[in-house]
Parts: sequence; structure tokens; C-alpha cells
Amino acid sequence: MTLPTRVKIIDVGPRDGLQNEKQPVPAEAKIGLVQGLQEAGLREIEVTSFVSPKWVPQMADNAQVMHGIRRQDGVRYSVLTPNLKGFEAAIAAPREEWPDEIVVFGAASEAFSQKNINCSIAESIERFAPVVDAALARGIAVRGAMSCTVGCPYEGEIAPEKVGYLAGLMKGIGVQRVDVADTIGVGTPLKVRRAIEATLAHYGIDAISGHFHDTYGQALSNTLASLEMGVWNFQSSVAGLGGCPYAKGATGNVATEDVVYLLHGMGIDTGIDLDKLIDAGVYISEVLGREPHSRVSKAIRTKRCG
Ligand SMILES: CC(C)(COP(=O)([O-])OP(=O)([O-])OC[C@H]1O[C@@H](n2cnc3c(N)ncnc32)[C@H](O)[C@@H]1OP(=O)([O-])[O-])[C@@H](O)C(=O)NCCC(=O)NCCSC(=O)C[C@@](C)(O)CC(=O)[O-]
Repeated sequence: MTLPTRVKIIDVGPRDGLQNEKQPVPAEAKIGLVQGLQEAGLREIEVTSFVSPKWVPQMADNAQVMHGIRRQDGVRYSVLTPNLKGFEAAIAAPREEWPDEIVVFGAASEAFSQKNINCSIAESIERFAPVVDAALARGIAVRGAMSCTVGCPYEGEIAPEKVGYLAGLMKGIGVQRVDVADTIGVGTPLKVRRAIEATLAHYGIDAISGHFHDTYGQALSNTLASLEMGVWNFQSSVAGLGGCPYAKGATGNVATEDVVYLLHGMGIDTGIDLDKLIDAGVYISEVLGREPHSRVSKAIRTKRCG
């Protein structure tokens, strides 16, 4: 078994992490979070989503946030765009405020697709196709998020064949890389491996990222299981922020701090400064009025206090 020697982490905290917050989070705080993450060495950050503000009010300040971030060379900034309306809104600003990558988001579960984006899987692909074309024509990269690749809050366990089917549809419309997401954090290593194997029928290992929520405390195990398959792109949220508005009871993504500690402990390079990352997590947690949901953050902050 050869493990990757380096891993790329996409911090999805500003988007996935904050989208479900009930309290208002000022755009300035979201901008400050992006700043803290890039200063900590993150090279990919999912900043916001251009979705309906009626569906996800917390992301209504998308344009303001994209306008406010201070871009750093070498950092890729991505946003979610579920349809052409969202894509057009994402590129309504001057070129320098465009996202580097857009994310279309589908689900391996029909029920989740309906609840999350109000259409069937097949309809979602029809909607995404012109978005993908429009993005690629403008030199904007395209990622596809695949939700519920292990389990669904409405349908229960999801068969790997459904994941393979969705991955094939994504590939068919030109999506360049995909996230295998355990939206509700029910996955365990063998199930996650099967979902990734099904995706490998359509995408190479370099084009697959692992996106694990930590509801049942399995996300680090699932990260390790994916690493052992050669996956080297992962998504996580600083301070373990998050939860999907259409996945009741699901907690946040695995904390970036915990993933970085795991990887560094295995001698795998991430380019991330763990201390600065912890500070970014503390910053946003103070805005939200709670402690970071990261065991590593807690342990290191306790040690800092002597
Ligand atoms: C997809 C829609 C828009 C369909 O929603 P719909 O109601 O079917 O859309 P519609 O086309 O019928 O339009 C209805 C209204 O929404 C407006 N609208 C339409 N599109 C947009 C847009 N892009 N931006 C702003 N406004 C929009 C449109 O203009 C219209 O406005 P009205 O005439 O009523 O005033 C809706 O279902 C939606 O916004 N869903 C968002 C769901 C979401 O953001 N979920 C969380 C992200 S997914 C996730 O977290 C999972 C992930 C990625 O992290 C991976 C994982 O862990 O699984």
C-alpha cells in the first residue's frame, strides 16, 4: 500500500460550514474567515453559493463576499452554482471577482435531489449541462459534488451502482472532477471505498475528492480508507463547521484541523500551518459564539495555555 505523499485540502467552511447557520453571519466575518484560511496555507477554498436566497438565506451575501475577499496568487476560489441563473450571478461581477471553479451539485439519491434542488437526478443533469458549458467556455473549472453517496436521510443506504450512475452522468456533461460526499456522515470505511470504486469507473483517482461529514465520528477513518485507495483531495471545514439544510440531523464536515493533524502525523504534506489554521477556526467560532468542533484544536489550545 503506497500512500500519497501530499494531500490537497479544500476548505468548505465558508460555504458548507456556514450555510446552515441560523444566526446572521456578517459578510465581513466570512471574508475574514477566507483570509484566515489562505494565511494558514489553504490553496482551495469554497467561498459561497449562488443559490436561491429563499432556500438558503445565509448565502444571500454571495456577491458581497466574492467582492470582499482579498485574493492570493495560487489559491483557487470556488462557488456553488445549481443552474444558469446562479452561474450568471457568479460572473455578473468584473472578471477579477469571478470564481476560479464552479460546483454543480447532484445527488445519488432521488429523494435528496428533490429536497435539495427541487428536481430529479436526470433533470439536475439537464440543468447542469449548460452551466458546465458556459463555465468551461470562460476558462472556469468545473467540479461536481455528489451528495448521499453512502446514505440518504430519506432513502437510507445508497447502493454503489447509484453513485456510479451519477458519476457517469457528471462525466457525460463535462464535469472535470467530482466529490464523493457522505452528506449525513453515516459512512464507514468499506462503504466509502465502494462509493469511490464506483466513481473510479468514470474518473481517475486524481479527479476524485473525499467529502466526509462527521455525524457518527467516522470521518477520519473514512479519510484514511480513501487515502489507502490513493485519493489525495479532501474537503473539510475549519472548526468542523456545518451541516446541510436538507439533511436533518447531519453535523458538520470533518474538522480541517483534525484532518491536517492526521495527515502530518503520517508524514503527508498539506502545505498548511496547523497553528494558523487553529487560529482561523477560533476566529469564526468566536463570531458564532461557540467552541471549535475539533478535538485537535481543543488539545492544542489547551497545550498553548500551558
Ligand atoms: C436550485 C434551486 C434554485 C431550484 O429551486 P426552484 O424553486 O425549483 O427554482 P426555480 O427555477 O423554479 O425558481 C424559483 C425562484 O428561485 C429563483 N432562483 C432560481 N435559481 C436561483 C439562483 N441560482 N440564485 C438565486 N435565485 C434563484 C428564481 O428566480 C425564482 O425566484 P422568484 O421568481 O420566486 O422570486 C433551489 O432548490 C436552491 O437554491 N437550492 C439550494 C440548495 C442548497 O444550496 N443546498 C445546500 C448545498 S448542497 C450541499 O450542501 C451538499 C454538499 C455539496 O455540501 C455535498 C454534501 O455534503 O452532500
